[in-house]
Amino acid sequence: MLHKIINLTVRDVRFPTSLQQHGSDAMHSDPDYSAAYVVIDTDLGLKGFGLTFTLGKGTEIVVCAVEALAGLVIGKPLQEIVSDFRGFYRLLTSDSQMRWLGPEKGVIHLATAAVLNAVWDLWARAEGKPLWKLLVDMDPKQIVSCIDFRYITDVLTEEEALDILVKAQEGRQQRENQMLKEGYPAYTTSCAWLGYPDQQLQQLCTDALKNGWSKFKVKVGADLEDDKRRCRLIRQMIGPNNTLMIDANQRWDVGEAISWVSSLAEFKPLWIEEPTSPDDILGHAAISKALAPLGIGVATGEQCHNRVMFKQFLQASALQFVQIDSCRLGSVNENLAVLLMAHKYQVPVCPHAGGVGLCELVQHLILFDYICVSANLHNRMCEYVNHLHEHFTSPVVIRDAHYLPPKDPGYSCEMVESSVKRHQYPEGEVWKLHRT
Ligand SMILES: C[C@H](O)[C@@H](O)[C@@H](O)[C@H](O)C(=O)O
Ligand SMILES: [Mg+2]
Repeated sequence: MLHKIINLTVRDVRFPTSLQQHGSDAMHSDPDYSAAYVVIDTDLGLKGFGLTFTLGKGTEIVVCAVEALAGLVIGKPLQEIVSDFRGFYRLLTSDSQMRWLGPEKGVIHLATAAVLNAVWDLWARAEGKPLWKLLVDMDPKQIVSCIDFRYITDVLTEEEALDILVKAQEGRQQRENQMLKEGYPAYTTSCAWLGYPDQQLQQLCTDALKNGWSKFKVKVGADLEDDKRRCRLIRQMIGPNNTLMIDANQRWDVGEAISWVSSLAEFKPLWIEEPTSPDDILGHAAISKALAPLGIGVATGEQCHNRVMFKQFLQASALQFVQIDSCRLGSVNENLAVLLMAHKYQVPVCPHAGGVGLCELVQHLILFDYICVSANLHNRMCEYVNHLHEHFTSPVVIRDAHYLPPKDPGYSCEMVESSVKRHQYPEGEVWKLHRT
């Protein structure tokens, strides 16, 4: 714990996923999964690795923002940071000049996530534990001391948070054992990206069923007839008892969302994800209300930029599934706040993952949620996408459609150095090839 941070580097790492339409949806037709990848060096040689997820061109802007934050981190002993993590979170998010860029949203908040993810990784490594286990072993008081309660005390006070955590101590060991044995349930988005032709959809779905997957997400929102055909195809293949979810990635206005999703109700989706602007809380509430009689919930969160937004979504009954994101919110600190608020409102958390590295990171948070907060698996599952795991030194392990708890110390953010070099933009080999 005597490690002092002496340097922070950030690199622009991009994968040309758009070439094969991996990751495509109704709003992002050519996503190149990318990361602003951070490495923290300490005086004793231990390193911390962190990232935030972005798409292609956006990465260079996030890299600049990380560089702007670096000065707040370099020179700090790890012990000083973690003994007042709330204070350190505030230092990063409340810098009196840089907060004008957010506050706590957009590019500057993505950068905060990348930096803090690296600090959490460093802490877990210093303790020799995977991050989920570091959190599980923490005293509830220490967990609460990592959270910035500013702006949420009207819904969740520090005392209430502590109370939730203390109550959930009962049965903690059994739940940890259960997770180690069975893993955390997952669903797959890999079968049905918007740009995939029907034949590919069919093949991927056949393979996924064979591999034990029972919950499937389909991209919708560009063309209603296409959506009907694709949903029918998937529903027919998976049968009436498996789970189907649909995701429109913010394509519609409120009224349009209600009528479009009503036309897809016959396929019995569990949820419609991001039906409209991610900022439109009351719009989501109207959609939730209209779709409730059809048995369809509203899910959102991958672009819900901070705990204040989540607070209001919960207050307004505007979502029925909370999709936390390890890189959109201000790292573990802010995610803890959202997990606790979701618990208070008894709304299930189903994390957003995929991208590059998001599965690796968020699995730690949802394991903590089950073991130490929610103690509940009903209607809960973590997203899984089967791309780019080979670029990580501790890739996710999936068995029978469940995430098995990571064993290596840290936050699973470290990338294979040769992959980083090859994919660095613009000088990496992969990008030289694509430009010629
Ligand atoms: C551009 C990305 O692939 C998104 O489509 C993706 O994150 C998606 O919304 C998801 O829920 O996985
Ligand atoms: Mg989505």
